[in-house]
Amino acid sequence: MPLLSIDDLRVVLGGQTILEGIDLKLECGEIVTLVGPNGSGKSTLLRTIIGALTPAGGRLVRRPGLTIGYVPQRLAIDPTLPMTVTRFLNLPRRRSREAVQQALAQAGVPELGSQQLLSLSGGQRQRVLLARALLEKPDLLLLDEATQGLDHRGTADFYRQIERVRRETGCAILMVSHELHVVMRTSDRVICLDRHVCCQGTPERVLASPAYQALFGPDTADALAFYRHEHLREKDAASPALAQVGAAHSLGVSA
Ligand SMILES: Nc1ncnc2c1ncn2[C@@H]1O[C@H](COP(=O)(O)OP(=O)(O)OP(=O)(O)O)[C@@H](O)[C@H]1O
Repeated sequence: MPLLSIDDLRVVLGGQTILEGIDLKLECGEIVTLVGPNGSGKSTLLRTIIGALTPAGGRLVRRPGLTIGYVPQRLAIDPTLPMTVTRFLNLPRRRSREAVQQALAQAGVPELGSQQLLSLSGGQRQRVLLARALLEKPDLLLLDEATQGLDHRGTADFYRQIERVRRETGCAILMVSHELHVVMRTSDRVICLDRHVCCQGTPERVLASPAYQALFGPDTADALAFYRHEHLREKDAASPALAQVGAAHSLGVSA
């Protein structure tokens, strides 16, 4: 049974149809990326999956006992409220020290437990939000533009960590991203949304599809070239001399 099965989903907000005819199945351990222009309904779909919104039509079936972890775009911190990372991870309910430490390690920041939230960089904050989602031991991890505001290096590092999380925990990942050229090597499948599913498939197939190009314009060709370049570079990495040349050109995207 799939982790999640969505058929002909329709979501209406404020009297307006935001999503229509959405079909989506998620299997264990898949990484699926949702792309789409602003206002295309990506966050609405995630919010419907976690149960924060009720569909107006169609079917949404979660596998019985499914646990979902959710990583939002950013963490809003009250500057008048000092709080350590460990304390934050113990809200709203207390966790064992081992569970907190394991979640921080899985998020790639085992050293952050005693730090003040306010002292963290944007990238570190996102890792803490990832750790908080991992505390739930999710079968499915949802990320809503979790790298917004991070630079190239921070974004690439974050997605590398996501791949590690999938490898180590086996959870499926559904993530919203505007940076298809960055996430495409991480994604098994891409779904392009514009209130309905415009196209879907492997990252390369979606990037090359007319529907995607109509939405995102001519820059998509550059993204595909970038992706191919990165793949070539990975193959070159087998040769130490070529790997050094590759590293000099690296934008910090590949593993
Ligand atoms: N509570 C609401 N009531 C009415 N309309 C809403 C509500 N929430 C969202 N919308 C509308 O639904 C549409 C889709 O919003 P959503 O946030 O899902 O898009 P998105 O693809 O995630 O956009 P972005 O890339 O800008 O984050 C938008 O036009 C938005 O204005």
